[in-house]
Amino acid sequence: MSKAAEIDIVSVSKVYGATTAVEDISLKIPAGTYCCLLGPSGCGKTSTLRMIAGHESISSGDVRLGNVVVTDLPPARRGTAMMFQSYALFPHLDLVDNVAFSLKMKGVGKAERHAKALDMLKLMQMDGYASRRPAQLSGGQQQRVALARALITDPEALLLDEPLSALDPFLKIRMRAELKKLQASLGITFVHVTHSQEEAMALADLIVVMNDGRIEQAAPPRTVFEWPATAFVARFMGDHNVVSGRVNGERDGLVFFDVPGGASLAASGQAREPGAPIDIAIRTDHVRVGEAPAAGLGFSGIVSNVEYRGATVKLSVNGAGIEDFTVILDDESFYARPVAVGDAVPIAWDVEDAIILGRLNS
Ligand SMILES: Nc1ncnc2c1ncn2[C@@H]1O[C@H](COP(=O)(O)OP(=O)(O)OP(=O)(O)O)[C@@H](O)[C@H]1O
Repeated sequence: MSKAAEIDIVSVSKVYGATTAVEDISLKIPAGTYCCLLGPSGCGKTSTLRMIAGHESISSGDVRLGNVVVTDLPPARRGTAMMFQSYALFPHLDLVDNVAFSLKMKGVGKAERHAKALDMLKLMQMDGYASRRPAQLSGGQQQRVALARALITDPEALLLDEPLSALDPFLKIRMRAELKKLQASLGITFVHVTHSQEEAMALADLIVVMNDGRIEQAAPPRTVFEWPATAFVARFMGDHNVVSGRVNGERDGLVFFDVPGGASLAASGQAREPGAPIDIAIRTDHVRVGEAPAAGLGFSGIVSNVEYRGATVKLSVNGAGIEDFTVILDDESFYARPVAVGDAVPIAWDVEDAIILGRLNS
């Protein structure tokens, strides 16, 4: 029943007085994609979503939906629908009237809009509650009604602002699966704002990591996780150690760099000027403990913390100018050769697990 549209964001900025909330971002979201805008509080993701929806004016640049430039169109004429964090249901209306609301605004007759609202409630498995009011529903049920209300206009793209944040952790995971299923069955474009990397990884085909009004990386979840583009992305996605230093030279096809206070490390990548700053990311679970490293592919340090986590054990190691280096070992490898706080241990990794990060911090 529905159609999907590509969303094309072209050099879009949002300025509120002296604050630049979004700075010249460009992004193509292919039709039928589940896209998550991910980033810390204040990075500009809600402003971006609201500009796509038309609830916020665009300071400069354009937004296109399919072949239509929607930059100056009101929300109701864009082919988008928005689901708000608070669900924004009308407390005094029953579910049918809540869901039918936007059709009423469009002048659709009562019988027709009620029939369509019931269809949408059925799609969300809420038709048995049609005459209730929002306060008589659980959080998850309210969310389904809010989805029904957004989808009744048959949008080309559904925009969701932190849709799971009001739910308890158990329901959050259940509704997350439902959102993913719904998007797959409708086939329309979803743009979902979240600050949870776990949520974005679970849902998205395309993760857009934002920081300080800009896009740091836009890629499928596995790419963002395995090959973070910047130190910010590596830190924000977690499960990586970010180590910084200055280039000292090249040997054997590797770039060597010095970490202030100790280690000389290496990574494979393009030649860089000696003295240039460099950041690398090393996956916390791609590290070996107790094995002497090859040149530049590890360091020696002192274990400062050991945390048992069930299937895994987390170690913190300090040494050679590297602080709080995190190592995640599976419980079997840890208990085969346990280490304790205060032990001196060599840490080693493979060259392909040292990822050079793109944006240089000087
Ligand atoms: N109406 C406004 N007037 C002035 N500044 C605003 C307004 N709305 C947002 N901002 C500012 O713009 C920046 C980006 O805000 P935005 O809400 O887009 O971020 P966000 O990433 O969605 O954050 P959160 O996760 O906290 O909602 C912030 O510095 C915020 O304070």
